[in-house]
Amino acid sequence: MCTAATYLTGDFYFGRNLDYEFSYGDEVTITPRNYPFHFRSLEKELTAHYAMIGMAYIAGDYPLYYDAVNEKGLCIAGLNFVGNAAYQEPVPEKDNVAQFELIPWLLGQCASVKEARELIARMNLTNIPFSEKLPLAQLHWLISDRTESITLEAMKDGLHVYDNPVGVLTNNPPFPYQMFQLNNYMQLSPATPENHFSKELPFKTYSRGMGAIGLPGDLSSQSRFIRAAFTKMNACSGDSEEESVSQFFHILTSVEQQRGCCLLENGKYEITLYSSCCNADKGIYYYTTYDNRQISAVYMNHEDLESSTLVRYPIIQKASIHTVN
Ligand SMILES: C[C@H](CCC(=O)NCCS(=O)(=O)O)[C@H]1CC[C@H]2[C@@H]3CC[C@@H]4C[C@H](O)CC[C@]4(C)[C@H]3C[C@H](O)[C@]12C
Repeated sequence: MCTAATYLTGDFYFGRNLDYEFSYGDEVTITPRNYPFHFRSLEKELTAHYAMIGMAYIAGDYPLYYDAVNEKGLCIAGLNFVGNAAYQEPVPEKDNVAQFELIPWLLGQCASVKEARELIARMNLTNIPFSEKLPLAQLHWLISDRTESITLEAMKDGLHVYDNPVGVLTNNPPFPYQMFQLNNYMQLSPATPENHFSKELPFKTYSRGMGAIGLPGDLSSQSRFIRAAFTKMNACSGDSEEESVSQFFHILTSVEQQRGCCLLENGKYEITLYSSCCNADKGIYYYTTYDNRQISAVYMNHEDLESSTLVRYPIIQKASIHTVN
């Protein structure tokens, strides 16, 4: 399971929890403007494009991004959509983009969600795997900038683009069902509840936090969607970088997976391998990992963005404890 979310203070923040039972060997990866992107079924090459930073597995010299932001502040995260994602054979009349090429294709060329919508309208998302060892991943995507978010889902009946007014995405079921379920929670509130049950009963608000009783606490995708939506829609903080990043990680923590609570059929546990928070305006990629809860930061703008070679920073997994005495 995974959860992605957006958050706006003075700057725009975008990030995700990556929940899984093993890591591919993730690296914070900066693709500078002149790294050449060749596409499997397209004549067009992107030899000059927007620079981007995000989490990727690098296969050979190719950045397979899970989530990333470009220098214009456009952000994308891919999340599992197993059993529902369906990709097509290439067709002559469209831009054929392989599933693993989606993030470079959009972030390389688009400065906003509006521009991404235009490319998506001409796009066919194809079923060409990266390699035999790295077969197709069944994903859907949250695509955001500081003004709007959309959800992109490729299903048997074609590509769907949904407005995403919450700025949150998890996994199954398809996005319209996730959104519909929110209707059942409109009574939740951060404020102390009032008695609408019966005037004849002497109810007591005996604890703080009772306004959100009924918020689902489990780790299912639907429940994480509702919990992350409630937390994000009510979240507030100061505008400073420290306050914004701190608050963003607290939003993600509301849906994190602790080892032991989600047992898989292979006997392993799904955990939150990493949580990320990107300052999309400044191109800063912050992350924590399951065992390293100190925030690490990689600045895209500290690198030579005119270069043509990937810049890679393997994730720092080891905890570092600030010893005080
Ligand atoms: C496992 C992750 C999703 C975690 C998640 O959502 N867990 C919910 C489980 S559940 O749905 O709730 O049961 C996803 C998210 C992004 C993916 C990579 C995208 C690039 C590349 C695409 C290639 O084609 C295959 C290899 C590749 C490196 C992918 C590996 C893997 O697939 C990644 C990491």
